[in-house]
Amino acid sequence: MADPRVAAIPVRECGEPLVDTADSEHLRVDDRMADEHGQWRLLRAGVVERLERAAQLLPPGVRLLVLEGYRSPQRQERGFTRYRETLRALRPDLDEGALRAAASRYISPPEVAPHPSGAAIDLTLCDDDGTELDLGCAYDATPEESDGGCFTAAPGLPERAAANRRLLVEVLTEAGLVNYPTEWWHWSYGDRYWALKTGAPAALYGPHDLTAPAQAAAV
Ligand SMILES: C[C@@H](N)C(=O)N[C@H](C)C(=O)O
Ligand SMILES: [Zn+2]
Repeated sequence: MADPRVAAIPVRECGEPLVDTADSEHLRVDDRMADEHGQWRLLRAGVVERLERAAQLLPPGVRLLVLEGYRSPQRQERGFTRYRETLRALRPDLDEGALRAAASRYISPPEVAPHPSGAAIDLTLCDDDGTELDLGCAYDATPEESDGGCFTAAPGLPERAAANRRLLVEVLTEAGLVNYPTEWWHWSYGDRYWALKTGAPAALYGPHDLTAPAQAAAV
């Protein structure tokens, strides 16, 4: 996400609303990333449509579990700064540019981050009871914590976890989302990274600050 080609993609905001994933009969929503205003459940309507399509491609008894959609710009900034400073302590040899690039393997620099646009979704698979399937490492484990197991194409996963990842990749790709390859759980549609990967001339969704009164009213 720190690749200058991502920041170079223009955004042509299409004005599509943010909608609540909890209103979808095809999606399950988990509240571990909840914020006080319920904003973590929000996503652009076009992203939800594609997730619903993906959910319907899953075999019976397997569901998509929404973990985090919209993230406020302030939350993104705090998370990025915290992780960058953690890395700085671990890797005093890295200069500012290298630190930014290393941090962006786990969390996007605020100026290009897709979660504040409602374009990105962190999600996993679960069964009908909401019990999570084994995807090979914990959701949101950093590269350091998971020893690289968070990379979507990580080698050496147990067969069950590898099969679950393949299933996740298959249905979400078929539905038109793109994965950020350092995190098996992070997918997006309509953001700059999606445009870079698909060759679209511009991103469709720009950031929203829902703490600003005019935008909060529009949701
Ligand atoms: C922090 C992690 N859950 C995540 O969402 N990372 C991506 C790359 C992001 O911040 O956009
Ligand atoms: Zn994410």
